[in-house]
Amino acid sequence: MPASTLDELVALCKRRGFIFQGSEIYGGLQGTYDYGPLGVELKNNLKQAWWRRNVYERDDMEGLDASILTHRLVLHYSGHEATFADPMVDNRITKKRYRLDHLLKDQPEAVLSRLYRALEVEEGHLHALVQAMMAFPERAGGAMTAAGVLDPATGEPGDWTPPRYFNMMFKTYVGPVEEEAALAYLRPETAQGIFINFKNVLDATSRKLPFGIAQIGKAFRNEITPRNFIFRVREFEQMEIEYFVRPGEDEYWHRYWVEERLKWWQEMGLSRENLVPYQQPKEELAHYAKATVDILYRFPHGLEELEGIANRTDFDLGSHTKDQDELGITAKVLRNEHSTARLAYRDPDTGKWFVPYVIEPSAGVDRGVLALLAEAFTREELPNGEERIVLKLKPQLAPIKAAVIPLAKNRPEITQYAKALKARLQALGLGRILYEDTGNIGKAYRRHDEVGTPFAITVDYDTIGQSKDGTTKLKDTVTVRDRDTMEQIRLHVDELEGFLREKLRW
Ligand SMILES: Nc1ncnc2c1ncn2[C@@H]1O[C@H](COP(=O)(O)OP(=O)(O)OP(=O)(O)O)[C@@H](O)[C@H]1O
Repeated sequence: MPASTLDELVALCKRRGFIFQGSEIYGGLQGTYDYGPLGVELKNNLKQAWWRRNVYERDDMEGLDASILTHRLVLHYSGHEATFADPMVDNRITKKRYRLDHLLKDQPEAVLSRLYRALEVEEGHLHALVQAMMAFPERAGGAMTAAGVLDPATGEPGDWTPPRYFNMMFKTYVGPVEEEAALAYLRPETAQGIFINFKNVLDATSRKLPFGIAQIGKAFRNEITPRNFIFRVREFEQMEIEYFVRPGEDEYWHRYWVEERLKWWQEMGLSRENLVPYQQPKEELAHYAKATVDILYRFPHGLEELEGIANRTDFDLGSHTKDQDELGITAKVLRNEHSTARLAYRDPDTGKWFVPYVIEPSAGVDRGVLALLAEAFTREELPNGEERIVLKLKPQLAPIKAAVIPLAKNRPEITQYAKALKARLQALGLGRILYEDTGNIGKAYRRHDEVGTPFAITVDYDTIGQSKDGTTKLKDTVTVRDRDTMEQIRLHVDELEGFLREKLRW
């Protein structure tokens, strides 16, 4: 029986050290979680599996690790300042705060006209006016005061601050002075770091289309209502690919990546019945997307997005490139007045420049971990009527690959043998091997079932050549217990390397 409720998983995660509430001892910081000794292993294993598949096993992918602190212009031209946000403005006199577009909508026409002129925006285009004001907030604040924008609370003209966004992006200040010019963001997605490095990567690697850039890293969103454990949090990790293709080939590659990603999640152990591809209808699409397929997973709290695979057209590179007018960009992008790089591709045959289209498979690491835990959690009734909880994670993903257990803790020959064996197996580089000498053997098995350790290796009297029958024929053999079947086999210690390598191979 899989986990039926999130509470069951939350309890297991806390009890066994997978995941804890962030800042817990001070009452917790909402929307943050800390990965404990086992959680960090599981999460790393998932990320490594993704990296191996998408970077190492392919010949058309490069990796990247861009910075989390991001220049505000990156997120300006990406559209995040405008679309991840509500623009806000304060009246210094009344201390009232307003959403800028709502405030302007209700102003007398004469006031609005003055503003349009001040910001050099064509009359009647309120959206463009707001965007222009947000692009030049210092100028906009002054212009609002000069134009006599009224405060609805008093009906009197206000003394307006520069407008600013209040949105899901976390702001910070880079350098010692907290001023507008020093403002930067914690990235709300890893993707932008890839787009702005497109030319760097292309120049450094001489890639030909199609090719991709892959990145794993933290992203931050000031979610208004974080909930459902690690499903919706304010600090999370993403595994993102931006796959660059020729316009016209985008639909093929979009379908290709949906299939690839579905297959990969199944390889990670998620069952096909719990994975539902969902084609977003036109009205749900983000403004930059031509098509998006979400991979939904049947989480304990409901069917929700695990990964999104979007056809983002030439919006992203087109937004961040210089020379926009020369590149025949099809997406609607902001006029870029700051970029110093041509984020385009020169066709090796025709010599013509164009902006590649982008297919983006974007998956949440934390949502992945939650899905793996939910899928693996199993409550089993044993033949003797007892119940056990077992985490049936794929051995490759399990936080601990094998536990080496001395049968008797008070026999130095046995404990020393077990410690040496642990060190020998650890040196194979297969992941974490644990020397386990807490509790009796039954408790050790139970604990390792619950945290998903696929193999329990026990060093006993036979191992050290002290068999009950007085012979030494079982010397240097150990028992290996399988987590799922609970069956035990006896292997010579020299066979363990081959055994583990085989079982932990992808
Ligand atoms: N607040 C969050 N907490 C955890 N993971 C997240 C969060 N927001 C996004 N993700 C992950 O990043 C992936 C890509 O981000 P994207 O912007 O497409 O999400 P989204 O469509 O905004 O998600 P949602 O609609 O659930 O808020 C998502 O599929 C998800 O796995």
